[in-house]
Amino acid sequence: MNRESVVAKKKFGQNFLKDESILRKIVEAMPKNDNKVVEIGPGLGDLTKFLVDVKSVEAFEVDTDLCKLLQTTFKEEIATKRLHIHCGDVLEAWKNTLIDEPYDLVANLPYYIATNIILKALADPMCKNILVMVQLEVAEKFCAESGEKVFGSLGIIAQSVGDARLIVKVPPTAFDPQPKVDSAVFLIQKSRDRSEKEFEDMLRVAFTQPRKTLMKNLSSKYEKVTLQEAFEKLGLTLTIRPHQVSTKDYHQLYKII
Ligand SMILES: C[S@@+](CC[C@H](N)C(=O)[O-])C[C@H]1O[C@@H](n2cnc3c(N)ncnc32)[C@H](O)[C@@H]1O
Repeated sequence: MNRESVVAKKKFGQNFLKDESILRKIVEAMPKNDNKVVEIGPGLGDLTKFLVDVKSVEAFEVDTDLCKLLQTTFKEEIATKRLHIHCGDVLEAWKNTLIDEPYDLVANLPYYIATNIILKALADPMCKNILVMVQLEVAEKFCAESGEKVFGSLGIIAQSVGDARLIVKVPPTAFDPQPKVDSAVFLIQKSRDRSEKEFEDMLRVAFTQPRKTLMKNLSSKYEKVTLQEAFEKLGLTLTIRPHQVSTKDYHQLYKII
């Protein structure tokens, strides 16, 4: 098989990034450090080519046809241990950590499991930074600030571990085949561990009905009197909506209730 004869497989979320200027922007946005790079879904290897130029790379690809193609394309890099290809489902390979040394995740992710992968990377103590392409709507949720309509659990979880920022928006024309949605590259620089499970459980309750008041959502699980005291202490009004509360106040609220 050669790359010209590859037919993209929808079930694996294969949209190959063709626009070289975007590939370069991804590489330019990589944090400068000595960490390894993990690439999930190298596909035809177009991003991988840029990555192996600057770092050694551990790549995880589920599609066995593409694994064979990559093994031929990157024969030299594999022989010199610049690149290691793990053939199989990355979610099955992922235990507590994905690899046993500090790494940055740099990838054009398969969109059907992108949020799941990012949440796993946020929880992985070996993962230090996350620079990924996902669908625009997902990127905006991770990078949202308190007060914005799309601010929710994902934005709070991201802000709790570090800084999240949008790098570049990418139109469907940058890919082959073209996805139906706009995409974006964003970066999360981690400086803290992911929050406790119970904190994230509280967020789920807080955003059950995002347009209702925070008080109404939280009172489905927590004591109303405790909530009223906590709101008063933090200066939160009883009519405040879940997206209007800051990440810092969510952490304070969690401590109190
Ligand atoms: C959006 S494509 C990106 C391909 C390439 N990196 C690029 O930028 O052109 C997503 C890639 O992830 C791979 N993939 C999908 N599900 C996967 C999984 N569970 N584990 C590992 N790789 C997966 C697909 O086969 C595909 O190569």
